Amino acid sequence: MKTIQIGLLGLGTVGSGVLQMIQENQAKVAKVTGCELKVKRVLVRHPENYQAVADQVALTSDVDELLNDDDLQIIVELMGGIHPAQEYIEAALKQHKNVVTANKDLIAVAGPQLSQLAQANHCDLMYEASVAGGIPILRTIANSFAADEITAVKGIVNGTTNYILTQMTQQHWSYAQALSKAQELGFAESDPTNDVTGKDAAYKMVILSQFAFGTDVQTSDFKVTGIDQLQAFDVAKAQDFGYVIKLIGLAQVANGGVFVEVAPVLVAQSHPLAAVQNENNAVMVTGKAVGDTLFYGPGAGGLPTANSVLSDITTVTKNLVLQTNGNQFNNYHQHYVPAAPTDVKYPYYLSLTMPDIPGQMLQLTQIMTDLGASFSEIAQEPASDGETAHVVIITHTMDEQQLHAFQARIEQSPTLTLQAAYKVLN
Ligand SMILES: NC(=O)C1=CN([C@@H]2O[C@H](COP(=O)(O)OP(=O)(O)OC[C@H]3O[C@@H](n4cnc5c(N)ncnc54)[C@H](OP(=O)(O)O)[C@@H]3O)[C@@H](O)[C@H]2O)C=CC1
Ligand SMILES: N[C@@H](CC=O)C(=O)O
Repeated sequence: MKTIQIGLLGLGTVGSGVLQMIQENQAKVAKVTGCELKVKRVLVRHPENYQAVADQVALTSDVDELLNDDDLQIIVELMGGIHPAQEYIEAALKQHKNVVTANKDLIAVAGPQLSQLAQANHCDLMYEASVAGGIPILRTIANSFAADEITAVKGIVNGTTNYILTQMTQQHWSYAQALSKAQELGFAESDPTNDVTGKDAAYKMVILSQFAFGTDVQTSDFKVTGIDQLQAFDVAKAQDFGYVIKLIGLAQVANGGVFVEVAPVLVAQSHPLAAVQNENNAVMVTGKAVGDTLFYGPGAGGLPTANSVLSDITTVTKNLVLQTNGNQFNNYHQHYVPAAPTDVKYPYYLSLTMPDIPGQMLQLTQIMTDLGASFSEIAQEPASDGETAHVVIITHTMDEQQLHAFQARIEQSPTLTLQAAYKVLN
């Protein structure tokens, strides 16, 4: 039986899961691909920390030992970050090595260029694990939605923040305690800033938008808000209104343009996304023909993510057998046209503070009326200082332009302060 030799760049949470899966699932892989997989060399920064596997693989901190090894037909990049991962992947592709990666940062920033480089060198570049960890969402969109016109992709695409929000809501853990546990469990990035600020989810929405709509949208093209500024007050108020706050990635077609955003959203408790707990992710793909479909599973963690990496490795292996490497993972490309703000419409949750003096509610109602907006629910309570009042509103549907106008009017008000404005998903 032919042996496909693999080089791993990185042996952390995901890398060690990949090594374990390759070792434990040889028999099935051999039946499916007709080949045996062998991890020959592994790159890490500190080989001394990995002595437990030193008898199974050749450990090195010198990438050239992998790039110059002609036996290696697949390089699996699981280090994370943009540099030096990008340079290593480029060098591997130029050496005609197929590449598998879970690196959403890099794919979101340089995916199209890297895909072209791979194709020019008749190599595969696959990255199923870069979005939603263990959920096989990219290959599903590329293959199973090849003909249907996708109108929206929305969901929970960051496991760390969903874990934090779940623990804060259900166990009443502090934000810091929940984040620390997510790090300990290997869900968070080595620097969790991108998780909590929404950037990790934004990278994933860039990749999802490329697959769903063919558009090469960049993170700088859309608004990204994380959970790092989320107030416990709003989490509790959302619950009172029958909602749960989730960090939602949203990409939708609106009147021919594409709208993308990552932000906390109030999700109705009856909505399927509200039930997604802990590090699990869920992606709802809406197609014109098929309607709503929902893909659910672990969005982070060693073995779930390793399963997606193995799905790529076995696909590359089958292509090696058939000598068909070099086709792009996603070959749907079209020009990105942003949606007009008037074409994107949602109800909003608005949280405001105001002095506890007469006339404030009248002022707020007047602003809403001037903008042609109205509210369906409202709650008011004195703030803890006894001098200000806190008002929360669920509006009827407003468009993005009305929301921006509302924010501008509140900024001009000497007494009203907008604390939070979140979309509502019913
Ligand atoms: N963790 C998860 O649940 C998921 C992660 N991903 C993605 O998978 C990738 C890997 O994540 P994860 O396994 O969590 O990361 P870890 O931080 O757990 O592991 C990183 C590994 O890469 C090595 N490494 C990092 N930088 C270098 C470098 N410059 N040169 C050589 N080796 C290096 C580290 O070696 P050393 O220890 O010696 O520094 C370590 O072995 C990332 O792109 C991440 O975004 C995707 C989906 C889910
Ligand atoms: N840090 C990421 C890991 C998977 O992509 C997350 O929490 O989702």
